Amino acid sequence: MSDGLFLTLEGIDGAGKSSHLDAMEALFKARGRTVVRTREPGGTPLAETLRGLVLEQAMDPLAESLLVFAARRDHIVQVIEPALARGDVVLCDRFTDATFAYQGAGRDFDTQVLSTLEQWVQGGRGAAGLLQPHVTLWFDLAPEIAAERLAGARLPDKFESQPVEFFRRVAAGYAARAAADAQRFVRIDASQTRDQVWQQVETALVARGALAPAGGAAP
Ligand SMILES: Nc1ncnc2c1ncn2[C@@H]1O[C@H](COP(=O)(O)OP(=O)(O)O)[C@@H](O)[C@H]1O
Ligand SMILES: Cc1cn([C@H]2C[C@H](O)[C@@H](COP(=O)(O)OP(=O)(O)O)O2)c(=O)[nH]c1=O
Repeated sequence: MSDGLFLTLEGIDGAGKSSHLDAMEALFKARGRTVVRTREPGGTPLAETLRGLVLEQAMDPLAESLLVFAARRDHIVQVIEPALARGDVVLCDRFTDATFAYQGAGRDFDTQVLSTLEQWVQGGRGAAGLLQPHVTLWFDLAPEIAAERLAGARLPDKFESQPVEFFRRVAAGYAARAAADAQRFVRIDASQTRDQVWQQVETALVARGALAPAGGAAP
């Protein structure tokens, strides 16, 4: 395997993660890395079509989970694995942690089923095991503050229209996922100013060795 780096950003809607994507991309590019910037659900034509369905249509949580994992499978096969094999940095706005947080905790769907889907979709890599991000930046913010930030910022989609109780469950889902994989997750205190949040992001990337040149320290 190459020195590809798989980096994901997670957090409830309005936590502020997208606000730092441009700067993160620039940071890696300044170090000579090729960056593939992508998102979930999405990242391929098929997955973007599925994203439209998931964000616009009402459906039961199993159907929703199957669609996000179908989108993920296409994204992994078409984009993520080839990019990592080339040694690129994959900068991905959300991945499977969002499924455990939104469908699992938020919609109270069976996490055993989600774990099975995770094995199917991210497995099959022999000794390499499950495909998982090397580093996940978790933007942690109280749902009330996120709602204030989102009010008026953009037209709410299906999830963004959910009540604050939904986002409390989603936030708890992220906390549980982070506690179960403390090596991969970095908690970012997203309640701070934009500049302070950026400082935390940069510090976390340095601490995890993510800014080392390709061929240097392993992430
Ligand atoms: N640290 C911050 N303090 C105050 N407002 C912020 C901060 N970071 C982002 N915002 C604003 O909050 C809203 C949601 O940010 P965004 O990056 O789109 O969140 P997300 O991608 O996590 O949903 C935007 O209007 C953005 O300008
Ligand atoms: C990846 C993923 C996202 N989602 C939800 C979380 C978000 O509300 C939404 C899309 O995420 P996002 O791209 O953050 O939305 P926006 O472009 O509005 O910032 O999809 C799930 O419910 N399950 C998933 O597996």
